[in-house]
Amino acid sequence: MKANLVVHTQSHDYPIIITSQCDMAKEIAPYIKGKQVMIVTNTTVEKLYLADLAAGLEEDFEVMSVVLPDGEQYKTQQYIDTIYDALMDNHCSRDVTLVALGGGVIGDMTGFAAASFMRGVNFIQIPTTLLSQVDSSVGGKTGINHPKGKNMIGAFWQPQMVLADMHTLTTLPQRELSAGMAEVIKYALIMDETFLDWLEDNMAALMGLDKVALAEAVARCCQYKADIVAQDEREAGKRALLNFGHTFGHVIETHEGYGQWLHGEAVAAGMVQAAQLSHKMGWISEAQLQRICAVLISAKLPTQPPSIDTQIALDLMQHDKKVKSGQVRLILLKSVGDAVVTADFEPKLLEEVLASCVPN
Ligand SMILES: NC(=O)c1ccc[n+]([C@@H]2O[C@H](COP(=O)([O-])OP(=O)(O)OC[C@H]3O[C@@H](n4cnc5c(N)ncnc54)[C@H](O)[C@@H]3O)[C@@H](O)[C@H]2O)c1
Ligand SMILES: O=C(O)C(=O)C[C@@H](O)[C@H](O)[C@H](O)COP(=O)(O)O
Ligand SMILES: [Zn+2]
Repeated sequence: MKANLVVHTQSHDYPIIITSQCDMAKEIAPYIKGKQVMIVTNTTVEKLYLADLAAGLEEDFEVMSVVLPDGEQYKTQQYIDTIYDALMDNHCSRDVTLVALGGGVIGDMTGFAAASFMRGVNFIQIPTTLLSQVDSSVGGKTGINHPKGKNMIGAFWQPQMVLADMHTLTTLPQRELSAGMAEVIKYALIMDETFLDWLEDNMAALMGLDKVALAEAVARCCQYKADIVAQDEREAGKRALLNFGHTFGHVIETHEGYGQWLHGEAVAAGMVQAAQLSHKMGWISEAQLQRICAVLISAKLPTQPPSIDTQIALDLMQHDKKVKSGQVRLILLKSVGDAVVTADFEPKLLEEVLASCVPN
């Protein structure tokens, strides 16, 4: 099985190759322009996939690697500097290609290093988690966290190609698979109720790592994202829909300490909070709210945020990148599959949602 999609952007178009199992080096080699390749990975993924990839590229390229510590807490400027140091120490020039081998943390950091080193060099995404295959490797959002806010420093910088190999998901811990499923469910909730029907029917196969079902889910999600990115690469409008659940979710990640709640877990609980507010506004029904919780539970995801003081949550929300003229803008659901970006909600209703979480 091999599927190709294309992402159309202002800078260039690029393919997403989805395979059930492949020789990674062979797939990415045609997209490497110069002779130098710097693979960026972490201590976990290094042990699983680095040696084969590097060996496969060595005949044709000068291959170097930099291995970062594993975790969201290392998505910081300090470790971007580690990537710059490796590039400088190895005398990399402007035609170096960076290869992100790992999940969304490695993808976001490698992309940001590529966007900024020598004012911009090529990079390739090899996402190895479900979350990174369905979301973070596509669309060119790159960056790092600030102690007071998620992904606060970064750049839009598109990869030359994305290679999603379903085989890499066979080594993924179940908690990480679930975290990725949160972003999968997100697409259904914002874009397509029939995809939610499909997910409900196929959740057991997906959670059981059925490669055919996973490839279908990855392809559908990448197509939804590619369509949005082609229309609105820099989030001037419609792209903000992809942030459904994230204003709430980023509050959880920042407040609890990066890495305590996985991004997907925080987004899951955040999507329930956004759905609760949508329900309070008279949009989605109680039955739809329950359906959303049920599909998240079937993917072993949390539906309750941790206990956070309402004022602290509101203050953290002010750092959200969608805030305009001091007004928080949220993605809410008119119904399942129909999302809107709005600042037009009663502040009291938002406070009720934030205050209603059950303490741990
Ligand atoms: N740029 C975007 O558009 C975008 C979209 C969504 C999320 N993100 C970002 O992505 C990050 C989350 O990504 P993630 O969920 O992939 O987390 P992650 O990168 O931390 O990876 C999750 C864990 O799985 C391990 N791992 C990776 N591949 C593996 C494999 N094949 N087998 C076994 N273990 C493996 C990693 O070492 C890590 O411990 C967050 O920082 C989030 O902000 C960015
Ligand atoms: O690609 C996008 O656009 C998204 O919003 C995808 C999100 O899943 C992702 O977590 C993104 O990094 C959040 O963006 P941010 O701009 O709120 O940091
Ligand atoms: Zn996300």
